[in-house]
Amino acid sequence: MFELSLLCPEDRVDVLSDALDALDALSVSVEDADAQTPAEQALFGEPGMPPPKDGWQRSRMVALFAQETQAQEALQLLSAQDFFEGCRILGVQLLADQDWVRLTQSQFAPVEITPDFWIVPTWHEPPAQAKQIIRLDPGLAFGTGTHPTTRMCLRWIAQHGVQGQRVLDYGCGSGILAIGAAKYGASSIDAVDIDEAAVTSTELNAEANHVRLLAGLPDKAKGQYQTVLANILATPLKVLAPLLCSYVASGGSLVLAGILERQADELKAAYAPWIQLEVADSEDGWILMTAQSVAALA
Ligand SMILES: C[S@@+](CC[C@H](N)C(=O)[O-])C[C@H]1O[C@@H](n2cnc3c(N)ncnc32)[C@H](O)[C@@H]1O
Repeated sequence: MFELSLLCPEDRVDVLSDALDALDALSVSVEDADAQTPAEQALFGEPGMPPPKDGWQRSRMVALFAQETQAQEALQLLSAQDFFEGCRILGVQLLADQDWVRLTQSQFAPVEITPDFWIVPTWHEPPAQAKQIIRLDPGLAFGTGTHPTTRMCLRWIAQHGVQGQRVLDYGCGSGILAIGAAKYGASSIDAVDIDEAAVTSTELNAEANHVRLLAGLPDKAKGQYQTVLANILATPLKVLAPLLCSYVASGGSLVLAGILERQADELKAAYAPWIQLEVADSEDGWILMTAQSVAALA
């Protein structure tokens, strides 16, 4: 395989991508040409909200070709086009054969939640100090333990304990929080998600970890729980406020993640009619917000 690399401004990405496709590129990838530099631009938005920007100021595009002659022809054809003005060829190079499985696996090392509690891919030996582990491989559903929001929820479970509790994992993804709750002694766990693939993934991961739980679509959540965990994103968490609060048993805990530091006040306000949220943890600009439901008076 041969890689043709180009540098182009934001407004040329679509036209160049279409042209490379028409020139039989096997794949075209686009990345921020300024990644890992002070000029790097973060481009994330929330569901239902417009992204802050459509693309990066300068993109590095890489097209993959089966033959070197195809890559060289593409290079010459593109350079002659009007729309290529302002773009630059970075070069054509041979892409050496790789063991892609091994390469992918090497990117997923065991993740430390606490010194005792680790998430360990199946191809790794657990670290010697691990007393509690979750076995999990990257799959279709979110939640491998590498994201700060997942780690903060798991840390909360490990530090506060859920021994003997009925626990709800709302937005379970891979089921990692539900499995964590089981490892820390929850007696009954419901794990729900709007994505069917997440439900399947949760069931498979629970089985692989010898954990019993009930996974399903959100209508499977029923009654009240001593701990309700939801790692989604600020906008859906605000919409879900009355529902999630209705699941928290008297004296129980609500644990929310997927919230950026600057969103703390809007989340507090959205939940204020039911429960008083506080920031309990933070990592890499993300926060964990928790609340305890007021115990009913006897
Ligand atoms: C960020 S992932 C979290 C996965 C996992 N719980 C973790 O902590 O790593 C959010 C999950 O919430 C699910 N989700 C999003 N909106 C939802 C909603 N309104 N109701 C239920 N699940 C939802 C998504 O499908 C996704 O699997």
